[in-house]
Amino acid sequence: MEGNVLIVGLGLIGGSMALAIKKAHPEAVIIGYDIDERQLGLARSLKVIDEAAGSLTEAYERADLIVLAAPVMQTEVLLSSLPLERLKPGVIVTDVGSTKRRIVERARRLLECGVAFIGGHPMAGSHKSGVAAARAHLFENAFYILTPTEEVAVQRVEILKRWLSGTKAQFVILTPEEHDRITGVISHFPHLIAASLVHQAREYECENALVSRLAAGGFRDITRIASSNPEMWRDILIHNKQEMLTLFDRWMAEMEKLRSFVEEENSPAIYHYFLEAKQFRDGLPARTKGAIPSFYDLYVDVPDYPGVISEVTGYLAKENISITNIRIIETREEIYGVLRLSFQSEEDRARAKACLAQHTSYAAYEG
Ligand SMILES: NC(=O)c1ccc[n+]([C@@H]2O[C@H](COP(=O)([O-])OP(=O)(O)OC[C@H]3O[C@@H](n4cnc5c(N)ncnc54)[C@H](O)[C@@H]3O)[C@@H](O)[C@H]2O)c1
Ligand SMILES: O=C(O)C(=O)C[C@]1(C(=O)O)C=C[C@@H](O)C=C1
Repeated sequence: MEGNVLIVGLGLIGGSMALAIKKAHPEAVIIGYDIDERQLGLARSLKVIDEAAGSLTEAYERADLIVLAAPVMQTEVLLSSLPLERLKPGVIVTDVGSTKRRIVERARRLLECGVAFIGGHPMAGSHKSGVAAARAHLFENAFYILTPTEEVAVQRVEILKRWLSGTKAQFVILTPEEHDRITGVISHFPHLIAASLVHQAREYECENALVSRLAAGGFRDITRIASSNPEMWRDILIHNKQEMLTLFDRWMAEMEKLRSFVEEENSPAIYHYFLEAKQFRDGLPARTKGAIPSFYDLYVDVPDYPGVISEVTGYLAKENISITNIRIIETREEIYGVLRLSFQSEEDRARAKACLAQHTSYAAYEG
């Protein structure tokens, strides 16, 4: 498609949207704006955008598609200050915010003036922020939630989907309320739990400095998202306050129940609690990105000497097996460390396992 696409907020998500849109529509002009001059400059140097907006008002006037990609409180401010009378006829305005109810409410003034606003939320991301972390394929296979209201013609939603086709995401239509309820359970509340577990460990650290050194794979896995941008998450929790309060109550009741199982040493109840959780977790769809990203991981026990990583990756490269992620998990104070290699498919992981078995004596197991 041809036209001018304006991305406001050039961080992880805005940058990734810019790259995905450009990939599918190379003839479109991607104009970027960010209040942070460094992000804007970086976006231009990294060729994430074609042009940096000189003035936001002028960029709004030129745009055929406007994507608001700032933290959700800022998105509200941006929606309130959009110069509606100066926008192009037919422009589509969307956002990528993690909450939808308050944003769609704030967009009422656009809808009342006949400007098509379609709320959006690509359900993939990372704990990293900033344009340097942006990737064109970030949203591949992820769910992309759209929350159009009845004022918006179906054709406009189809045009937006065409603009966003480069994300290779799977679109799902929800109401803003449904959206906030679901993401509250599977994204917002878990985030809060992750942060609280880190606080708990930090308090224990005061008693014994070994706590953080011994914090192993399980703790790191469950708390990874606590390394995310605090501004973004502050805004999300405030926006989704009502759902959070309900979830707090339910979570505390759940903890009370679990606490009593442990206090009473109720073995069958504890066993079933874990079993039911495992069965539900194992049954989650594994091949799509989303709240629980699917990775085909291979854990390799490797001796701790310089060059071991390049040795392992070298064997895989020779057989053209691409790795999507690599991480050294330092969980033990022994000679061996664990290398976690992630692959795009089960087939790649199986080939990698066979390749390492052929060339090395390192134990490799699937995760
Ligand atoms: N990170 C994720 O995993 C994720 C996933 C899906 C959706 N989201 C949503 O995407 C949005 C952006 O998140 P991100 O992870 O890209 O954050 P980020 O911190 O990487 O980027 C946000 C950018 O917005 C800029 N910004 C802030 N206020 C602005 C304003 N008023 N005008 C212009 N630019 C402004 C910041 O300078 C920053 O560069 C948020 O609303 C978030 O809820 C995040
Ligand atoms: O994978 C992560 O790091 C994320 O936190 C991504 C995640 C999520 O909770 O799944 C975070 C917020 C977004 O709104 C969508 C995706």
